[in-house]
Amino acid sequence: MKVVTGEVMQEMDRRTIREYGVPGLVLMENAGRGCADAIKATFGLQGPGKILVVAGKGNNGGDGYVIARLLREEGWLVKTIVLAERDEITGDARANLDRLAPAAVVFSPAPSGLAPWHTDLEQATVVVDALLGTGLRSEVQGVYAEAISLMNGCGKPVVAVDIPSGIDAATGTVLGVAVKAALTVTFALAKRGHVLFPGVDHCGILRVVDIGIPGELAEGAPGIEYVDRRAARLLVHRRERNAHKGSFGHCLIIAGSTGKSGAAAMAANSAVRSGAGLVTLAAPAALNTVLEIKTTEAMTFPLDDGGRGLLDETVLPLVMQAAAGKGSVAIGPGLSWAPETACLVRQLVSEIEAPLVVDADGLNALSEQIDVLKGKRSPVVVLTPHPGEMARLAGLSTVEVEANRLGVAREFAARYGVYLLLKGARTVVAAPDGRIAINGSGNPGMASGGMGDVLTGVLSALLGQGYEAFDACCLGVFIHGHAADIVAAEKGEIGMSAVDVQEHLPWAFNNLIMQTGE
Ligand SMILES: NC(=O)C1=CN([C@@H]2O[C@H](COP(=O)(O)OP(=O)(O)OC[C@H]3O[C@@H](n4cnc5c(N)ncnc54)[C@H](O)[C@@H]3O)[C@@H](O)[C@H]2O)[C@@H](O)CC1
Ligand SMILES: [K+]
Repeated sequence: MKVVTGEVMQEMDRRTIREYGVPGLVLMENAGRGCADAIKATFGLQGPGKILVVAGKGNNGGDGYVIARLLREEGWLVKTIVLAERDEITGDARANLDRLAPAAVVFSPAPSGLAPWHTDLEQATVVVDALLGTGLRSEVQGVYAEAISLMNGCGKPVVAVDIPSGIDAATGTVLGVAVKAALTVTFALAKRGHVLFPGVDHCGILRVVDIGIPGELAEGAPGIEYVDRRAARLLVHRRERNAHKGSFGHCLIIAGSTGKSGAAAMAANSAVRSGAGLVTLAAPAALNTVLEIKTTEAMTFPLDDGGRGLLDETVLPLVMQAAAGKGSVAIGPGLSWAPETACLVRQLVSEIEAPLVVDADGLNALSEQIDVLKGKRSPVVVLTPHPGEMARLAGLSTVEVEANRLGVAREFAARYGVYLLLKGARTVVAAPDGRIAINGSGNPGMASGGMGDVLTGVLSALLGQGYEAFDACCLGVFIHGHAADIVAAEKGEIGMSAVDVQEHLPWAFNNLIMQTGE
């Protein structure tokens, strides 16, 4: 599903009016009708109820007046509170305001705002938030802020028109205070603020309704991909009936050090569970016995470590030989921060030609000499930092990374020519050519050790199977989160382990393949 900014949506509205001759009033009518239909379908199953529309002075309020008129025609008891003077309402919004019965509209500008109408709030079946939409430009204060707090505290379901008032449509951030909606009805395309945290938590159920924006305009609009089930499903390769293990790639995973054999095993086992034809796990020889036990399908490749349980540059020729001709190579899970291991990682990243995934300690090695990335030979290098690792890679603070996740990921991917997965709630995927996606799967049960090692295994398996790099990244993060969602549905989020997620990867793929509709 494509998601856009508020500005892009407003430009689409303008072009629909200017270039396609669709009057703004028609768009507003369609928007209001879409909301009214969604309200009836969700809250009107017992027949018409009582509705309170809280409107601001712009076109978001205009949609609210259309909702008020249409639901009144259907027998609902409707009251509209406008937090402005009548003269402040202009254009299409004014035309729709003037169509409402005067007795059903109250103007309550500053300083009183919504406060005198708290009894109406408490008696409503549904409250409609038509205060602020894509026109929100600054922190919400004064009567608008008070009105939002009153709506949130009234105990009645709130339906947000377009976007919950107070949520920035471009970033999902709360500008001061924001409506907590039970249902959000938006128009033509979802906005970034609907899918990014914390905005996503304010939307409740999200419905996208058609308001008559021409398809070619929506398709051509600049936006980013939100990877939901439907989008992920389209990415899964179906298997040929005459396939053999050579059809699905051979992954080499370079991982592990004393105390971190689990990371290496999970990366290798997750590659197996994600459809890799063959997996070889190259790890310090001191760990070989334990890794032979922790992995079954994967082959181990013990590298001489002088009994120290960590790798250094002396193994470079052997690893390069092993990497030759592989479908993909992954470097990092559990490798340790040791300086000699970091040197090995940097040489491998420079010299390996196969599609490469670098994670965990591999990323820490890179952040010490980031320009290594500029000399890389592989055309596909995927980095999978969490915000702390991203901060070290980009020379920023974690707060700066979190405040601008999309921008930081996009800029880094373009500058170093890499595919970047910035992990966290709503992982961001950025390609070197500027493509960007946001992952829609996953849950807080994933906030535990080892989840990143599983993701590394998934990504190396997909790259090894020949998926195009951006597709591999988008599908990989979705499947990883989707497997965790399956675990959460079975046993909850608390106590979910990375191995639980690893073991549910086949179900995650299968769910997508078997899914119908949506
Ligand atoms: N033709 C169109 O442009 C269409 C617009 N539609 C609706 O119109 C909305 C956008 O309308 P507008 O651009 O009029 O803007 P809004 O109605 O979102 O905002 C109202 C006004 O609030 C002011 N404002 C901005 N930040 C504020 C703050 N922090 N506190 C108080 N006031 C603030 C702005 O000056 C803005 O004009 C969309 O979200 C959608 O609901 C739909 O009717 C579809 C068609
Ligand atoms: K709104």
